[in-house]
Amino acid sequence: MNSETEVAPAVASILAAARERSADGHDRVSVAARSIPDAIERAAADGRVPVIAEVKPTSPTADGTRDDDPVDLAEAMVDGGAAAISVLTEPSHFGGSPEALTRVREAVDVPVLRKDFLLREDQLDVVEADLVLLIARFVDDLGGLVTAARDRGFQPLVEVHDRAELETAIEAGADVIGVNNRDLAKLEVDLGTFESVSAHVPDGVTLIAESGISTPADVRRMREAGADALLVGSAIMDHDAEGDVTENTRRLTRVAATEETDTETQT
Ligand SMILES: O=C(O)c1ccccc1NCC(=O)[C@H](O)[C@H](O)COP(=O)(O)O
Repeated sequence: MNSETEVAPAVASILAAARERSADGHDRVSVAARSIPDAIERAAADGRVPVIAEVKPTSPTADGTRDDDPVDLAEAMVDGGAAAISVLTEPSHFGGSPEALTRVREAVDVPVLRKDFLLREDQLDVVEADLVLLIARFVDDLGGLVTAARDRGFQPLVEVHDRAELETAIEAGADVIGVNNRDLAKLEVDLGTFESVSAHVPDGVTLIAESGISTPADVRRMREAGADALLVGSAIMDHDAEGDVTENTRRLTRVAATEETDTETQT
């Protein structure tokens, strides 16, 4: 793992907490996962932009906290056309929990991603999910953790931020890759990150653009750069205004390929 001097203080704190979290007392998970490529295909066939909408109560960069029931939020996101749901399970910096994920997965029929900072194999056994996030930068033995996740039935979503991490992800056997536009060293977001990495992703990989996507123009930009799906948290959660989550999701799932034919304002 890279030195914590190369990450923002909030991320160093997240990692320190993650290192302390153990899965003692949990049995080994075995999950029959809902397929993310199938969910993406279903959304596209239905004319929706494939969006993985994130239940993210708060975060180090959020302007507040939403205390809504995670199940209500997830159902509202699916009503807005979300192809899949991401649920934060990190408790101390994002207000998430494994229990929230379990309740959400029971309530919706789309794939559910466990969004956390997983560093070790035992941490995979905390809760069932369809996908688990593995952040290439923070995992020492990425190939080992990808295999351990698959052995349990999870689909690993490997997150990268640059071309070197993309190579590491490919060598580790990743076939679902997310490019995070948020730089975890500065917590700044730049959609150009996805554009600079996506051109180098091999065919056959399910490619997800993560973070900083908030407008129809952002959606179009990421799709034009090759994103099969978009992971969106803050713009849907709308932490400060606590806006309508269904409408916030619909605004992004209804974006057409060209501005002229946009259906985003239709209900
Ligand atoms: O979102 C944060 O503030 C954050 C801070 C430190 C580490 C990670 C962080 N976010 C994790 C994520 O990857 C996002 O929740 C996800 O990609 C959605 O991003 P956004 O749409 O920008 O909320």
